[in-house]
Amino acid sequence: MLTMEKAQDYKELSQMAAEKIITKLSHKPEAVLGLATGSTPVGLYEALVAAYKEKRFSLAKATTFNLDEYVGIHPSDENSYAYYMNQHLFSQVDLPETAAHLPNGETANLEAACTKYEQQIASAGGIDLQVIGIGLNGHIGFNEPYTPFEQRTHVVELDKTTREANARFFPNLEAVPTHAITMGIQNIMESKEVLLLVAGEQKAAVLERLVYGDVTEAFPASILKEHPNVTIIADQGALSGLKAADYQAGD
Ligand SMILES: N[C@@H]1[C@@H](O)[C@H](O)[C@@H](COP(=O)(O)O)O[C@@H]1O
Repeated sequence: MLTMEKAQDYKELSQMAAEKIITKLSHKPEAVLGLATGSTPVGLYEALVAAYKEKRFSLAKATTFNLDEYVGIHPSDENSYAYYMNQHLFSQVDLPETAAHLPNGETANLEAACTKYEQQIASAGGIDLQVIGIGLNGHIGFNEPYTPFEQRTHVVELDKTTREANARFFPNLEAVPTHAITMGIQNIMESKEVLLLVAGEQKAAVLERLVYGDVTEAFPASILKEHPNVTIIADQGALSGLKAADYQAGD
């Protein structure tokens, strides 16, 4: 089931998302959080860091698992998702280093890295709250269209469109990795709660398809309709393709 919460703008969306995480941690300080990268959650991490400085929460007992990581990029490379997470969140809060997990895309044995990630998630007890964004082709994590819904952590070849969309972070398109490790759709579906953030007019058509379209592997995010606890926080731009009656007003 999809619950929609409306934000006026990106700033409010980010703050609303941060409040969800802070509330989760206040009920369960040892929560297992699933985290995402991309442009959309940058504001969420900023809001979390600000709230952390006000001592509103602690991650000392929490564990985190990121959705995905590029293959062949070292964690110290500024385009790796490990670097992104350190820069935007981990280096500024009290999450123990050993409690932060990302798939290891810099190893000769990528299959073993996927298996290890699965084991780590399982031994942490599964993910309580998974934050996700959505790609322009409906991908979640790096699960591109036609990824089987039952897929778990695996290596993917990135869509040309995804590489183009992410080229803005790299010197040129050729520098964008061709492969990534991503949690599978099954992992996302197994998380107890999902928080999907959708910002900006460029995502309006994707959100429209998610809300009104069928559940199909051609549009990976569509499976979220079968998850029992999904909250979508979307700003006005992203909501511009929906009928007002299809979402409730935020506070
Ligand atoms: N792997 C990430 C996804 O996890 C993210 O949701 C998507 C959208 O990113 P953005 O938020 O920058 O639009 O991009 C990348 O491909």
